[in-house]
Amino acid sequence: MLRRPRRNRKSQVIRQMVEETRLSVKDFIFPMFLIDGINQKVEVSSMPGIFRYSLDLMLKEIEECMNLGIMAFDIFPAYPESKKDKYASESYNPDTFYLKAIHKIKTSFPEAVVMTDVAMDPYSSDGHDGLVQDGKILNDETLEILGKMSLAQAQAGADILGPSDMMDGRVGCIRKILDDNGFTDVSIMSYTAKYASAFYGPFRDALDSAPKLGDKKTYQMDPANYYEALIEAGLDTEEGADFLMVKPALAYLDVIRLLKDNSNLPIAAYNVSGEYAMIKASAQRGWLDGERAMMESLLSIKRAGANIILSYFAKEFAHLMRK
Ligand SMILES: NCc1[nH]cc(CCC(=O)O)c1CC(=O)O
Ligand SMILES: [Mg+2]
Repeated sequence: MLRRPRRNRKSQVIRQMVEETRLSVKDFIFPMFLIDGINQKVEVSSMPGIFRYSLDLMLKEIEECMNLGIMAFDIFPAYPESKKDKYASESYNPDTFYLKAIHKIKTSFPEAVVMTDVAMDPYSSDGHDGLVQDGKILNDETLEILGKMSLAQAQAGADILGPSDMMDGRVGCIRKILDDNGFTDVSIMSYTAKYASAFYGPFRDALDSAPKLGDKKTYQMDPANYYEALIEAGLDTEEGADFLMVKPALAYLDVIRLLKDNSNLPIAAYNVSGEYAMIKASAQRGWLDGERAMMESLLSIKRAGANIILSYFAKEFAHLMRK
């Protein structure tokens, strides 16, 4: 045998020399759940190790993460039912706690990158990402609300807006509102190929944001579809997105690769709540080695072509890197 691939696997040092994919803390955006109040830290029952924080404790958590090298955070607020309405008005109320929190985070840590989510669901009494009328999710009427929400988030100091709603035309609409108001430097990371997935379950527990009626299949993509992601990617690119995202990540590695090979924009992948919960739950039962399963799945996301990974594992990964 002239060729023996095992030669390049014979020691740890050689294996590292030929390693094709390498993860770094700089690849990550850490999604965090924010609640109102002070001195609050409440674990999400379906996401062991992940908490909802009040702002004071979130600032400490962010500082800890930054000391580990994580510099980017995606902030998701949880609102009580009493603050929700049909129009998600709280999302652009200038006095609301999440906008004040974004401002405080940015002023406390100017070098951190703060991302926000643009979609109606955490603020909507219907629990949908868009405006509901007669059981339908209205597209163009939703855009108006998303525009107000985006402007409010930019005014609060967000660096990157993440439209996660899957309404058609929202990237262009948000870009125009930002530009018209002087926020030409605020970026858009579009949830380009966001699938109607069962893997968002724990996130909806964290925010109490599950849809009250029906599902999200008329706006999120069908898991059966692959080429359709290219249509979405083409539109988001034309409309001015700075990053394209695929979500979830693990069941859609092929779609990550597809977008990577067909776009010059940076590709992000969202390693979602259910993907986190699956590994945590089986590790807790001793059914698999949680640390190794985490590393392997994060690596697979990067190997598939993701430049950026949004993951609840970000801090744990950073801790491991320190060791
Ligand atoms: N539009 C809101 C939103 N933004 C991110 C997630 C899911 C994130 C996760 O599961 O970790 C969702 C939930 C949904 O669309 O139902
Ligand atoms: Mg789209």
